[in-house]
Amino acid sequence: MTSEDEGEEFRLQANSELRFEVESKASVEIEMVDGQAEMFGTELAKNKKYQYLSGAKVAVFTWHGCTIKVKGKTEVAYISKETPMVTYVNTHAAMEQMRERADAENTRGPRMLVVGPQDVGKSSFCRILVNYAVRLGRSPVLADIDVGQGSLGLPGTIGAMVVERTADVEEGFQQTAPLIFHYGHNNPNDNLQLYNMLVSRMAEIISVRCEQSKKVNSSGVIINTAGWIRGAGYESLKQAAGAFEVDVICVLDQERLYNQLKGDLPDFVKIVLLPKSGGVVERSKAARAEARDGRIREYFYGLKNNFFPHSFDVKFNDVKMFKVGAPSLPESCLPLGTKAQDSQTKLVPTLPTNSLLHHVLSVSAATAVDQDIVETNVLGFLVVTNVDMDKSTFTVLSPSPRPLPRNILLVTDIQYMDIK
Ligand SMILES: Nc1ncnc2c1ncn2[C@@H]1O[C@H](COP(=O)(O)OP(=O)(O)OP(=O)(O)O)[C@@H](O)[C@H]1O
Repeated sequence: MTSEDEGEEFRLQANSELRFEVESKASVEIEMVDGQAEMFGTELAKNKKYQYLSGAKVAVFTWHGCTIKVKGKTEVAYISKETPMVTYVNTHAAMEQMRERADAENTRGPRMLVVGPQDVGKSSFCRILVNYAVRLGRSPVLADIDVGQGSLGLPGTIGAMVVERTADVEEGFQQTAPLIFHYGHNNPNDNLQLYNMLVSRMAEIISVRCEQSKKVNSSGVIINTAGWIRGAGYESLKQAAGAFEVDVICVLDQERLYNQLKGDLPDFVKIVLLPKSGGVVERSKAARAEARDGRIREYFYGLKNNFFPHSFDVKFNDVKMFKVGAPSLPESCLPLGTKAQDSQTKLVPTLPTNSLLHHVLSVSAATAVDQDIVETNVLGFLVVTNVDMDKSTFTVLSPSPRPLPRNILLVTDIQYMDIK
């Protein structure tokens, strides 16, 4: 543990990593006072102070050696010489070769799916690869189909964006106009048919985006997935690999999954098994729920409380509210010609009631109800903080002032209590 006032200096040799966790309700400041270092692929600036808040788990890696000053309460802070960074940079180099070939032949760059169990560092690995690509002047697409965390939108969504700048050392990738789809649950299994449909839709839109820009096309796509790898989870990974027409699948830390994919996927898909970093911290169910809450809070308030959300009333009559997916009925009760599956992706009009309280709502980009709302992207999110049935209004927390940008709202299962 470090003393808060003086701080502690860590001298790192080449190819080593400083790992630390910030104590609950504390913050930690780091400064690179000498040498060169990077955090998940983003270079640290010398003598710049970076701040990390409660619960953050961080790794500062150096290829050439550095000195890092750490101030504040860390739960653990240690230097490790055992890291998989050489393997990761080799993966990046192989992708870069594929990009060069794509440039020369005017074809598509590499499309990589990153898979593995929970807590093996999939998101961190994707961030490293995307950062390394951007540092070479590339503009790759980062897609996240993990509805449990929703790192590009909110939990309950899948998202993608073209990355033009390396991730901010403290706050991650800057999100300018990400493409976000509403799914509504934090587990793909809750509505697998809808989940697979949205993944395919996103892959289609990314392909169109790639066709519009030679640079994005040759830079390729990196897709982060959920740690759900058995049964239906495994099937949905294969489905995603097909939808994105991936060339490479990186399996982090699971030989069984690696062998299974090798047996099941066509030969032109290269499957690579990579080690996980010993620094990746396992998260309990409670910690995951907390991370989900933290992500929603960050959307409205910013990581450092630097956003100021608005609160206002919305009349029931001014919006059209829907849920995606109806409870399935036995086939014998369905009209002739309909399949039970169809109900899973059906848009169901919903009347506002008290049960909306604390639910996250997605604001659809659709402008009319006759559009394909289920497969239309969303513009942003609201949280219902009060429902007044007498006045037929509900109060929302919104990132922007009234009026709402659109009036078609989609209800999610995800709840957030706005306690300041
Ligand atoms: N080398 C490392 N040293 C210390 N902490 C790390 C390291 N790599 C990753 N972490 C931390 O470990 C946590 C889990 O990592 P990450 O989110 O990348 O895993 P994941 O496999 O994507 O998780 P999930 O199962 O939720 O998809 C994160 O808080 C991340 O910051």
